[in-house]
Amino acid sequence: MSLPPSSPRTRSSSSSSYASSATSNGTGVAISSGSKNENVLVAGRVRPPSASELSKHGSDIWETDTILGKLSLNSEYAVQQKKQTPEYTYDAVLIGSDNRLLYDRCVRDIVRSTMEGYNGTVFAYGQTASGKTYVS
Ligand SMILES: Nc1ncnc2c1ncn2[C@@H]1O[C@H](COP(=O)(O)OP(=O)(O)OP(=O)(O)O)[C@@H](O)[C@H]1O
Repeated sequence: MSLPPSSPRTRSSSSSSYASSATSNGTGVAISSGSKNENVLVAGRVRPPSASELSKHGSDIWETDTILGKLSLNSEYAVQQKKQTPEYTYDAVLIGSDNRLLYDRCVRDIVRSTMEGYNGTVFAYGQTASGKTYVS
């Protein structure tokens, strides 16, 4: 078995970094995905709406396409709030509360790479209460 290098290396052909980016309005927290050909990948996770958000808006204000990795504001909400409805595309979009799925898709490869001596960073970015520290 070979030992890891004494100083961290940077992996150029597989995922060694994790970055995230937040959606607005506190309903999203972003998580990175683990494609094999990119160094920096970005993903978003939309947390379930809270009871107070549901009573205020009636439904989730985000529309998600977890297959194509797309996020956009619910059009009714956008009209009501006079907001535009841009569509955001990420390397991955996740919904719900399954942290194991999130870990498997977005974090595990990076953790394993660091154990081989590669540099790796995982971070969650998002406004307060968007779900960065949520544990189930
Ligand atoms: N994926 C999720 N499924 C269910 N509940 C969630 C999820 N994400 C967040 N929540 C709930 O939403 C609330 C806010 O989440 P959390 O504390 O993780 O936010 P945060 O981004 O870490 O906030 P802060 O920046 O203020 O520390 C908590 O009550 C948490 O349980």
